[in-house]
Amino acid sequence: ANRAGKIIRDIMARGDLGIVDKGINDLQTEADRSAQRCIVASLSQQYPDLTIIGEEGANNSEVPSDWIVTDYDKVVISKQCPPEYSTVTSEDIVVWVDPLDGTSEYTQGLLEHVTVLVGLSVKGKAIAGVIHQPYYNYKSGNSIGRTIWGLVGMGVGGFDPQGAPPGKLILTTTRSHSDGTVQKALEALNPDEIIKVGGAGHKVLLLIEGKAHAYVFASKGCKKWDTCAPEAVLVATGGKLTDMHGNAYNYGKDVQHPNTGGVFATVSGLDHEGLLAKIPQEVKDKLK
Ligand SMILES: Nc1ncnc2c1ncn2[C@@H]1O[C@H](COP(=O)(O)O)[C@@H](O)[C@H]1OP(=O)(O)O
Ligand SMILES: [Mg+2]
Ligand SMILES: [Mg+2]
Ligand SMILES: [Mg+2]
Repeated sequence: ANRAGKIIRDIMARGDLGIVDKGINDLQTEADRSAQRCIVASLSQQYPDLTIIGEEGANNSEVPSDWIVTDYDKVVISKQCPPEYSTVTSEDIVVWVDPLDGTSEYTQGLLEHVTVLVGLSVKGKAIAGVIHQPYYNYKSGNSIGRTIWGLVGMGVGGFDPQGAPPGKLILTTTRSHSDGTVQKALEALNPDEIIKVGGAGHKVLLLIEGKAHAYVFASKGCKKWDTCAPEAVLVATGGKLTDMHGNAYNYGKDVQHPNTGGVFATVSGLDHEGLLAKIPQEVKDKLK
């Protein structure tokens, strides 16, 4: 994820983004394509049997040798693996790769919204995730970028977990993929504040750093690679991520990619089900 983040910065610095639209308001750039090739090639080299599903599809062309990363993070690797994962086999695992989350914001120069997401599911459950933020601190000139990780049952690292302010409700949601249904869901919760930012990774960072209480997106626009890593990191902090009906997503290899039930995520200690109960039925009916 760190190497992919460097690729993302280098392509922006060169200035030729190579933008194509994959659908409606669904951009892809050279940075999305290259970052994915870096991550997939690096993982495949070490784990040839691993199932990896990336947003930008398969590409078997050879990657530059300096894009292949095979070293480990010393802090994470020094920790004890929770016993419940000791019998996991490679058939149980799916890695979901969003090489660049927040592409729309990337093309608009809102660079701190961009993240690189690598999520890992075991038997369909999101259990581990990395959220790399390649432009963290880029305005202050200090060391640029940071990498957040979480493993359910072990913990989190790379950031300072914070609780959200008590006694009020701050929501975070999309800034580039809104519609009437998205809006209705937000209004029904009667929040004190709504923070509109790009990226699923970025919004979950707002939750785990105590800047918002809930991430609400009553839309089918997010896919499994958008939510797998953020969900795992959030759950490792005690939070929860479901669809707008309160159902958990399955991240097994044969599932459909779109999160057709929308995204509803809350920080630790919030009444997830109680808030969901306030969402109007007409909103829920649009997300089947
Ligand atoms: N309608 C959509 N079409 C394509 N991608 C979407 C759509 N809605 C959301 N996404 C993906 O989910 C992320 C979070 O949504 P938002 O930023 O609107 O809150 C987006 O950055 C985008 O991921 P990506 O940038 O990786 O393509
Ligand atoms: Mg995309
Ligand atoms: Mg994404
Ligand atoms: Mg993406």
